[in-house]
Amino acid sequence: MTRVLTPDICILGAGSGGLSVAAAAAAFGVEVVLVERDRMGGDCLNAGCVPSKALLAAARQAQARRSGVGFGVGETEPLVDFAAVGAHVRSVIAAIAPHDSVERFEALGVTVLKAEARFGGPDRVMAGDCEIRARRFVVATGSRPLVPPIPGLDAVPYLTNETLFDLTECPAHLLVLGGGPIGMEMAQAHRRLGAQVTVVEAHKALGRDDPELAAFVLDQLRAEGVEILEGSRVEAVEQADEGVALLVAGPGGSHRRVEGSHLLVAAGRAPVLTGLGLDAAGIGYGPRGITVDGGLRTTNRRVYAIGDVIGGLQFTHAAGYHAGLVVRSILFRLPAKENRDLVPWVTYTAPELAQVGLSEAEARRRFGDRVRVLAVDYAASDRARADRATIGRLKLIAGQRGRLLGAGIAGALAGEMANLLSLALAQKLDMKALAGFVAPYPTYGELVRRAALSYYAGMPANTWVRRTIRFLRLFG
Ligand SMILES: Cc1cc2nc3c(=O)[nH]c(=O)nc-3n(C[C@H](O)[C@H](O)[C@H](O)COP(=O)(O)OP(=O)(O)OC[C@H]3O[C@@H](n4cnc5c(N)ncnc54)[C@H](O)[C@@H]3O)c2cc1C
Ligand SMILES: NC(=O)c1ccc[n+]([C@@H]2O[C@H](COP(=O)([O-])OP(=O)(O)OC[C@H]3O[C@@H](n4cnc5c(N)ncnc54)[C@H](O)[C@@H]3O)[C@@H](O)[C@H]2O)c1
Repeated sequence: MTRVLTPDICILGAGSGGLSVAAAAAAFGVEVVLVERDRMGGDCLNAGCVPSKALLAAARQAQARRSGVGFGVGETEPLVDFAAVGAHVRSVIAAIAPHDSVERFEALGVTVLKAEARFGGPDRVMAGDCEIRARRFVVATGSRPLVPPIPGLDAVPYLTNETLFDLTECPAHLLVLGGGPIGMEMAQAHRRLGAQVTVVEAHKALGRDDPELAAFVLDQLRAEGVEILEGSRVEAVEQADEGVALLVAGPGGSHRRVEGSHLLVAAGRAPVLTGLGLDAAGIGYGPRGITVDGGLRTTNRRVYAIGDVIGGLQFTHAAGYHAGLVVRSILFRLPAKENRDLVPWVTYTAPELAQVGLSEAEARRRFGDRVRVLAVDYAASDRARADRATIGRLKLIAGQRGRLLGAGIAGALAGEMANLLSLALAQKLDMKALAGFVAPYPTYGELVRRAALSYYAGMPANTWVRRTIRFLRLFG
């Protein structure tokens, strides 16, 4: 028999976005039903951010063994036990899992249904033996790996982020199809853990980032032995004696065959829409995802969509940001408007690559000559010198009257510095504020102050400033 539930909010998907809406709404005593068909925590916890960052951390340990000589510490080739690395990755997931668990959410007062959800009409969702008639619905069904229709690909075994972390042996030669953040993070992790790695990228690797800053990362990966083929499109895939072969159309009409033992497909993401009954609910969508307005409402006014399924910026913190906007709109009827410029991103290679607000290119496109770029190299940081981590650059993008428009960083702990700059951007701070705080010495964060100070580089030589100083001297 069908059970009818009538909560205030019904959420489809318990990943980063869905869980954030559920926790926030439940905290205000609102009745919530959360439907999840698979693992609580979604992609981020089980097959995305968490396992990839845990693997990168293991790879960092391995690399540290190889790079001690400058510090006077002997170098050695690390003994990597790949199965034990896998156990480390699983233990990190297990340590975080209780935070996303059914038990925790039920304790918060949320009704969790482990079932496949689908709209049965504009005002109801079916899940297992339940029909949920909620006042508002939030679709947070996320994304899955996009597997391009390349001839031969479906006839060979290949990995995606959903299977990569289950490997128990290090691939002898990992081929990576796609040089985006997944491809480059996993390329470096596997290289450092002992694999030979070749990345094949149709356009520019890390193509969504500032090319000047991305170059620091690509140079480092190449120096570590990762082969990166840019301007190289995989046109066909076939079985090879030792694994898989990619047939690649390269620059200038060249063609080559690249063989490896394993293939990782990291060619982007596709929204999870199938079987959701979106047509029955009058919810519009396209190939990139569910269509939403600035307030994240779908074409059905009762229904919001957030996170990867809307096909915008696909990050855990973007899904969390969406969740905050939707809760504000549903609970308090306050206007909520997504501002994508406020969503930073970080690629966790070494060096890290971070982007906050507008890139230099985007700022110049919007504001032309009124933009000033204030760049400072990591070599200027005493902390970077001490750590022998001098590869990198920080760029502040300043608009009229020194207002912070954006920042890009390639270098050690770039993601941590992105926090400070993200706050500065959200608070509409200017170069005066960024030059005027006291930064602890020696930290990488001092680079932010240093770049901001360079906005005033002409001031000491300014005639009026000098005259003022001379005038004030007259008073004793
Ligand atoms: C390898 C990798 C590394 C990443 N690293 C980072 C990173 O370092 N930092 C970062 O910010 N982002 C990272 N991301 C992106 C991040 O994982 C996603 O942006 C985030 O998980 C999106 O959250 P979401 O809630 O939209 O979707 P998801 O987390 O995918 O959750 C969707 C949930 O909906 C469920 N679902 C789907 N359909 C139904 C249905 N019909 N009924 C019930 N349940 C359903 C799914 O089972 C899933 O649990 C990474 C992604 C990958 C793949
Ligand atoms: N640190 C992070 O925050 C992080 C890490 C990993 C993933 N993510 C999220 O996951 C999303 C997906 O990452 P991704 O790296 O899979 O996607 P992506 O879209 O960023 O990159 C895919 C790349 O594959 C290339 N490609 C596609 N078809 C090809 C072909 N036939 N031959 C050669 N190259 C081809 C594309 O040109 C593109 O550069 C990211 O956009 C990001 O939102 C975030």
